[in-house]
Amino acid sequence: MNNNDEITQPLSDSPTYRLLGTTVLAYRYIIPHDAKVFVGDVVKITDREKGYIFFAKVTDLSHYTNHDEPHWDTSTWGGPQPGPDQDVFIEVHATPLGFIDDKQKFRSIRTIPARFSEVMTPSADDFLFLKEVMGDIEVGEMRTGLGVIPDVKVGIPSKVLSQHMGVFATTGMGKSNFMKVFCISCMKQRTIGMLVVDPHGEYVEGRTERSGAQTRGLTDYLPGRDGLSIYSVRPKAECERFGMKELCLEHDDFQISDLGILYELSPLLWEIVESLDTFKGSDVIDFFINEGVDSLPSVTKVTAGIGRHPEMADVLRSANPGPLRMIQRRIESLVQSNQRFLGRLGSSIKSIIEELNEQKLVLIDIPGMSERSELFILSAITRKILHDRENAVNAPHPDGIVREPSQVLIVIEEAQRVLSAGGMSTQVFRECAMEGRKFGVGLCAITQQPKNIDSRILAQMNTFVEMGLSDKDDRQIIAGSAKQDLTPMDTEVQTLSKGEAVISTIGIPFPISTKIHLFQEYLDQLNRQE
Ligand SMILES: Nc1ncnc2c1ncn2[C@@H]1O[C@H](COP(=O)(O)OP(=O)(O)OP(=O)(O)O)[C@@H](O)[C@H]1O
Repeated sequence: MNNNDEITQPLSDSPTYRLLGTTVLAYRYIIPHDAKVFVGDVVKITDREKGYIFFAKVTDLSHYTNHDEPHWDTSTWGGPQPGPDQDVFIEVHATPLGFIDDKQKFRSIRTIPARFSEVMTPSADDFLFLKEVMGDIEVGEMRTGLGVIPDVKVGIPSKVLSQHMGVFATTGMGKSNFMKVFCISCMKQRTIGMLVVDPHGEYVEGRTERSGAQTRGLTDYLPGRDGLSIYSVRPKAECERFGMKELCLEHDDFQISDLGILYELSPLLWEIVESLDTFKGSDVIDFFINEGVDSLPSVTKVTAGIGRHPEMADVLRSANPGPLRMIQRRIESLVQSNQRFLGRLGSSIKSIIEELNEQKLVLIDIPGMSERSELFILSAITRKILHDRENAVNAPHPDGIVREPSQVLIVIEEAQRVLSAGGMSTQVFRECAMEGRKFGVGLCAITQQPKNIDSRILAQMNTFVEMGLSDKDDRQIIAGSAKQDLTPMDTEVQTLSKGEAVISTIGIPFPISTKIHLFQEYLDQLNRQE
């Protein structure tokens, strides 16, 4: 028998155990075979010798015994059977969250508690330190085991959001609910500008659930209404009802390379698109819609009378008419299908950017419009935001002071559409992922399939919200890309239910298990509070 792993008798009403084998990043201790402990529980470890208090999260449980006989529990005649409360225990594995030093400062884990330090359940006061490390964009409450820790709200720090955020969840696990909670917290805090394009119209006024229940929308958060600006394609009367502005994009907001985001382009078509990428969108549209490919000298076999766009005609002189006609049809279709908001002159993008700089949530409401319209609008606005900020950073600063730009977060739903590996077609979003942080522009990529996101882009993301992914490969990709080690939490991640998440962000020193607020309840609470 090996008697090292004895259970220390409880010192108080809350059972106290003793820390046993540990490394800096992995703790273990033994509890009675019938003690109630759950994966996800947070425990407090008091190292009286150094005067430090450590916090750790239970990551796994296993059966444990002191019996040396290897088959003691399955042998019928081999020897005496142990009584259940004598030598059989539960071994608890835990991962550290951090520690409070002798000056009461919370620190990331760099040392190890003394062997046999006391392990116990923390009291409500012990969790005060957690409040100090949380960020400002509240999204839920901290989970422990089966419940939540009262009064410890989980918030994502807005200051790290220009370093991109990923929201990963299988369908039905609560992405939409999370995003709406995140949105109203952004409206409340006004510490970051946020752009959301909503092709389903559900952010404005909610939606009808499968059960028939009607959910509410962002316009129902009345005290935070100043932090919300909506641009919509809905009829005027409806726009007035919700205080929305009319969405307008002009031909110059279009760039011919947008076609690569909206359609599959063959190499021949790409060649043409690239050759025209420096021309203004209004010229490209005017040429293809009003003059047409047949006006080109190479097509009509004449050399004179090449219309209002001689330079473009010159570039296209040697292009094959077949692919050129294909490009023309694509542009005609783009102009035709987006005529509800796309016109020759008059663009909302300037005021959208101003409102983002005022740290508002800007919602582009395009119910009933296609996925192509959604991506076109998103790419046009993203490109303008990036270029404006790039110009501002590179412009001379008369007083010699370089000011940090305000932060903007651009939300991309089903992000695998534009952030998958390979291809030049989604250049503007890749540029944003790779360079955006220099200009205070972050992406919030939402996807059910993280394995289909380019690994170089995942590596740029510093905030991960993981909400229950059924696919093992997806979970492994996330664990391998997060800046904090999520592998000890794999058991917990596998057992996440609807509305639960593990949030890992460089703004908080450890990954946090979170029960995301239910939007309706959080909305009521904010409306009441304010
Ligand atoms: N934090 C939460 N607390 C309680 N219930 C939740 C929570 N989040 C989501 N749910 C419930 O789960 C259901 C699905 O949520 P939601 O629509 O947000 O999921 P989703 O991942 O966006 O699904 P889909 O991909 O189908 O749009 C909702 O009906 C909601 O009631």
